[in-house]
Amino acid sequence: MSGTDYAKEGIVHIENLVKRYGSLVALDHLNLDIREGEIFGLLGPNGSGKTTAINCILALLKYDKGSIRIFGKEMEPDNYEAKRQIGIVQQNVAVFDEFTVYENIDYFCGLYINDRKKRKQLVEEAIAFVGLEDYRKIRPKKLSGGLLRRLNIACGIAHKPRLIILDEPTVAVDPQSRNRILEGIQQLNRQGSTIIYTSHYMEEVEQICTRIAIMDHGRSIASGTKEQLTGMIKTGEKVTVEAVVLKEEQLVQIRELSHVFKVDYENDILRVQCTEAKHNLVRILRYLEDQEISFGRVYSELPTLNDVFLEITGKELRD
Ligand SMILES: Nc1ncnc2c1ncn2[C@@H]1O[C@H](COP(=O)(O)OP(=O)(O)OP(=O)(O)O)[C@@H](O)[C@H]1O
Repeated sequence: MSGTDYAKEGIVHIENLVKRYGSLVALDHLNLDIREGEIFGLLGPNGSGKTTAINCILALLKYDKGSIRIFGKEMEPDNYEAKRQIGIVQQNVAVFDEFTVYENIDYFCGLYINDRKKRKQLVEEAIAFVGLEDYRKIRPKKLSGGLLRRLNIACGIAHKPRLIILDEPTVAVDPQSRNRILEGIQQLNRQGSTIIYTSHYMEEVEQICTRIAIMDHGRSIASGTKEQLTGMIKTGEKVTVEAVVLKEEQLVQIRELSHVFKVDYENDILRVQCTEAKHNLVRILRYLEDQEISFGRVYSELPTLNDVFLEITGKELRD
């Protein structure tokens, strides 16, 4: 095989990528390695550099330093061989107003597939895939926001590319279209496409991505599976006890219980963060019962990617 052996290094390999817009450093020595067959999530707040990274991967933007290899070869603006194997669904819907749903998908598919018979089949498959069967002859202006996003996706994936990049495809989308889009992405992946999925919605990334890089200020601050990422932080479990009235000395005693490392108490709600250990909930409830303290609803949550972001950066992932 020519070029680098991407079986070892991943089909998208980014090393020390730096991109500046004037004095603003949008990508700050970004490193990523995306393997064939993954649904790879780029999770980060607005402005963390996700779109810039995507545009660099596609050679739509020049960068200042570093390297990007796709399918084992350096990515250049004229690397058409690589570009033919990539499908992109941009953040902003980019379709032709004067074309119908069918004509739009056919146009974008036609950029890659010349054979008319094959293209017809692919367009039909894409229409069925995003559930736009009833809208074939409709122009984009008449579609709701969610349906328009589905059309945007169909245009990007109809040619069944090996690598599909979706940049925040569910922003401002109703729940029904959102679920349809997320299921569709998993189906594309099962059919053999590698997926890069950018989002600032933690829940979506947790739901569909097999591996995740968390981005902040143009860097990947942590990467791995959800389990690996949540395993990196101190928080193992968060226990919440509602409608509980506590005295200061009781809070001190709860703080001293084993495996407890953070206690918040506000508006009669007790929140206890524990390190990874068994029986945290039982330990806390036993304490309350021993002290004859009454309480309302009790629940425990496992750490989320927001907890990972919070613990590493000191701020919430959500805006
Ligand atoms: N063309 C540009 N000129 C100047 N600054 C830019 C340009 N494009 C992006 N930026 C800045 O670069 C940083 C990274 O932006 P980018 O759009 O890549 O982030 P993002 O994570 O994709 O966020 P969003 O979800 O809001 O698109 C931000 O501070 C943004 O304001």
